[in-house]
Amino acid sequence: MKWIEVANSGPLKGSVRIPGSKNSSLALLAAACMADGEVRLKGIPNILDFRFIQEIAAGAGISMKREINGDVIINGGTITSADLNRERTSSYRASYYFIGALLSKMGRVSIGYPGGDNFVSRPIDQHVKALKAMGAEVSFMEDHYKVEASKLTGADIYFDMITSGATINAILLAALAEGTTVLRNAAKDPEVVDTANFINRMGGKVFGAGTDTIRIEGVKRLSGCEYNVIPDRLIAGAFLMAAGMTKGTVTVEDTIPEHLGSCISKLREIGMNIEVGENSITAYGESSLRATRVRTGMYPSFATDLQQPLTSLLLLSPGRSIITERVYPERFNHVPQLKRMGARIEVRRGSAFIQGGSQLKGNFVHASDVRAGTCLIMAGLVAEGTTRITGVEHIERGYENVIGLFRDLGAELTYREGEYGQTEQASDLMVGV
Ligand SMILES: CC(=O)N[C@H]1[C@@H](OP(=O)(O)OP(=O)(O)OC[C@H]2O[C@@H](n3ccc(=O)[nH]c3=O)[C@H](O)[C@@H]2O)O[C@H](CO)[C@@H](O)[C@@H]1O
Ligand SMILES: C=C(OP(=O)(O)O)C(=O)O
Repeated sequence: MKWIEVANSGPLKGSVRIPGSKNSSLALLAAACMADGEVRLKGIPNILDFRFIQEIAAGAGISMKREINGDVIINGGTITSADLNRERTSSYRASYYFIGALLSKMGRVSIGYPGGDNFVSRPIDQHVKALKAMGAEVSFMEDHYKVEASKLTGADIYFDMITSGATINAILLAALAEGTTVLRNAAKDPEVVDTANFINRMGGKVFGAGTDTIRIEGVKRLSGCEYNVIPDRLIAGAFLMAAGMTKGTVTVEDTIPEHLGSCISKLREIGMNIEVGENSITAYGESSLRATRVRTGMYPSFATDLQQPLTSLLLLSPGRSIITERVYPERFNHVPQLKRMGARIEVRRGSAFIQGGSQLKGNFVHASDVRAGTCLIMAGLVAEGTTRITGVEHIERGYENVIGLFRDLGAELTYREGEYGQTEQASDLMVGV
């Protein structure tokens, strides 16, 4: 078994360069397969999900190679099959972008059900709604589903809730469809805008991304290009919080501060001093922290993916904080793990009630998803003794080099492999997961 060992580390200090966004990369890599020519993507992190995508692409006859300088070169013109590797497409969440990307070209796609961080049930009804509206048929089998369309036609689609995944997928579908598609109640996330910008760079016509109404004029073909993925706002936000947690000073570089508006405001509200530069943000964590109330929501509201690191931070703010999770009201798998470290948190009806101010203690804990992993690392940095975190594969879904990034700031953490604690202790960790 592999785990991460974290020691009480003192204040984090220094700068960290923020890698490319995982969530954007997953969309761009699939979208790149739509081009007839060669696409060069810059800044794609070398995370586990990238390697799954490479395998899926290889199985479909699409070449996707990483060069020594880190650029990823994709050639969708070589595609031979739309029967995608079921096991691999079920290894991460956003494999459904391959439907949006390949359906126009191939007329059919067969794919495994979405996997990844299954912290709660994550329906795909809005993806199906968009597919059907544009003329596709969807059939569900036991271990995969199949989408067929002899032709995709533009449609007027209203999303019943704001979803970044279905918004992106519908943009991909519509880019090569016949006629005009309008997406209403669309997600405004930076990753949606990044995907739209990329499609436009390939010769597509997407208008209004970043607002709640997006119009796409279908084009006949998309061509190769070079494109830079946006920086990962979720990794950046977590490092700002880690500065507050350890009473350190951390600068996140190569970031887009505007993508972190609600996060920066909240951190200031609880007493942190945050300085915003053109492409960087510095968090000063010396001041004492205040308790707060936060509600997560879709962009530009406070991100559900920053809820877990914020929970760790609020454990250090004396008084009672409340975090209400409105995107995934049951996304609290990290709470039983934090409680194993002495955290005082109760979860009731979609809210975590956090009593801050008590000393955390290192323990054996399990990361059930990438953000839970981040929050446990952060808790480990200030806990007495050693914290041992399993579920490393979940953390590696989101971070190319989590150990290196934290170590560069002075954190003491390391990978371990071998026999992990007492057997019954390891199985106890799964409680609440
Ligand atoms: C790969 C990726 O980009 N993952 C992110 C993406 O996930 P993902 O794209 O899966 O999340 P969505 O934005 O689609 O989900 C938003 C909300 O819509 C609901 N919904 C979504 C689709 C659907 O067909 N039906 C439906 O009910 C979801 O249950 C959720 O309550 O956005 C989430 C919300 O910001 C983040 O936590 C994930 O990190
Ligand atoms: C939930 C996440 O990822 P995914 O949607 O890929 O499971 C995440 O990045 O926090």
